[in-house]
Amino acid sequence: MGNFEVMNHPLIQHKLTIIRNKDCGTREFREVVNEIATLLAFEVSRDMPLEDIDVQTPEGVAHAKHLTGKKVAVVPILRAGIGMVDGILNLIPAAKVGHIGMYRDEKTFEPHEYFVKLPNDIDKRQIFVVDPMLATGGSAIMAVDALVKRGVPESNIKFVCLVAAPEGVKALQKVHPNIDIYSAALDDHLENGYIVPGLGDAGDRLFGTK
Ligand SMILES: O=P(O)(O)OC[C@H]1O[C@H](OP(=O)(O)OP(=O)(O)O)[C@H](O)[C@@H]1O
Ligand SMILES: O=c1cc[nH]c(=O)[nH]1
Ligand SMILES: [Mg+2]
Repeated sequence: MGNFEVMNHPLIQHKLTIIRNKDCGTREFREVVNEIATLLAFEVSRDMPLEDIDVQTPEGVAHAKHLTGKKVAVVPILRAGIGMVDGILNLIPAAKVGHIGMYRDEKTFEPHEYFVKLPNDIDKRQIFVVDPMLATGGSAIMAVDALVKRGVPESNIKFVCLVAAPEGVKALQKVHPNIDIYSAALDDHLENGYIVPGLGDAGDRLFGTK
């Protein structure tokens, strides 16, 4: 069974409060989402494997460490997931980026896939699927389905979001029990498909649409 973890770092919590505020405008919202994504990337990359390496410094040889293991792919769920990509690439600049386009039906909240473009070696990468909101879980489940269908083991996938609803966490864990889920917050409940208290419509707030 994968983990579900709320990232309680004070900087993450403080910045999340900024974007929850309904008066936070598009520019600040976008900036702070990326800042939170960078902090989340720091936290979720803690278990990246290291190996020993000797490096010649100007003064001698250091018995040091460098990253080993799988290369990384960041996979945003469009649109809102795009808002987190640059923040993650700040820390993992060599990562490749795949895109999965998904929108929720306004009435039924059922997700619909409209675009998938992934690196060719996606099945060999450590994948961070990013989307600010995990509400009913439908979009996240369908995005992970799209990866698994292309040969990605669930254990290679981490789902990273800003706000999760208990309903979404439960649904995602039920269908894809082996992925790790990380969120900056676990909110109270869903109302009409929206997370309460949440932060509203993340895509609209990031891109200034309605
Ligand atoms: O857990 P769920 O119930 O599936 O809801 C979460 C999804 O809803 C939002 O996307 P939306 O459909 O609004 O598309 P957008 O990102 O293009 O605005 C959000 O960005 C997630 O992808
Ligand atoms: O609260 C929510 C739920 C789904 N998508 C959002 O952008 N916000
Ligand atoms: Mg939206």
